[in-house]
Amino acid sequence: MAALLPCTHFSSAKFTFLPSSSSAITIPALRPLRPRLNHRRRLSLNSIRASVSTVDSPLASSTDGRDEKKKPLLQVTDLTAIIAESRQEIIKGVNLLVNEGEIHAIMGKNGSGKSTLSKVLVGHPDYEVTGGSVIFKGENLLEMEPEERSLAGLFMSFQSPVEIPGVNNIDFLQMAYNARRRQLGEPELGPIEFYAYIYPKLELVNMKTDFLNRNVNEGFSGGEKKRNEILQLAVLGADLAILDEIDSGLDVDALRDVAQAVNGILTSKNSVLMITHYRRLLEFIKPAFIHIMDLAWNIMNCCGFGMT
Ligand SMILES: Nc1ncnc2c1ncn2[C@@H]1O[C@H](COP(=O)(O)OP(=O)(O)OP(=O)(O)O)[C@@H](O)[C@H]1O
Repeated sequence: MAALLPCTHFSSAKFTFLPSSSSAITIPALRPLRPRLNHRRRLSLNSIRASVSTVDSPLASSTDGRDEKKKPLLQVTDLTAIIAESRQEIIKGVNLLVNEGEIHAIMGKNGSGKSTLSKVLVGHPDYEVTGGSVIFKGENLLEMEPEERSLAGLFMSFQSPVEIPGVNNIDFLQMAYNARRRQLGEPELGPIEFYAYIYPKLELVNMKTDFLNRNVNEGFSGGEKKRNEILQLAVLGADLAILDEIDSGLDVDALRDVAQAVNGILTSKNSVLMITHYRRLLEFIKPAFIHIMDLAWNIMNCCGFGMT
């Protein structure tokens, strides 16, 4: 993992480690830090394990470099989960805290469990949570149905966005947006009002209006699908947006558009958890915290460091 994260563009960094259970993690040589990791033994095959401890940094504080005034948005504690069909343990002991207004990134090798963690958070039926807790905006997320999680303000952009044949993109967006408005006790928007609402969002992601009249993602190129995902995010809004490899398949202009759209919807209240393999994305959307999912000896570990 050494030099994996040369985040030189992050100035005045305060570091917080969410270290792995086992593997040695090295942070950029630029930073005069002496990690004091809380190493743990590996437990079982194909499990994700995480623990939290702080790095002995000149800048680190007792709050791991976090702003104490920020409210917790998502608090994952010792989360464990299995694959529903095979009963195989797939997530074991993940801890993660995302406060309001923070951008977090999760990086790590292929197959280390990044997407699985995010799917578990949105309530994907392929997985069953077996332990731990997830508190989202003060509520028990694990007790909510997937639709309730979405209506509560959790958004996920999938690595491979699904096509919905026969469902027109604008109808789909209007339906989803109005469902959110109903949840918030706000009046629904009719077609004309909705068009006026969505038009600037199209400009934000640099998408042509033609895409509104096509079926959701059907026949879209990889990059167009990603833009469409971010259009959904811009339309629906979210307290926490989980973006799974939104940079994959994007050329540099598309990446800039998508990143600009994500940055455009950020406020001091909402947060982003983005999964990526590439530093390029982090140059456009600058995270305060980077976590590493680490796969070693068939064990998946989660760790990370933070910067504010
Ligand atoms: N429903 C499932 N059935 C069987 N295996 C699964 C299932 N879901 C996840 N896995 C396995 O769990 C591991 C972690 O997968 P996951 O997609 O979370 O990795 P990732 O870190 O997101 O990888 P990548 O960077 O390649 O996208 C993989 O080996 C994957 O095959």
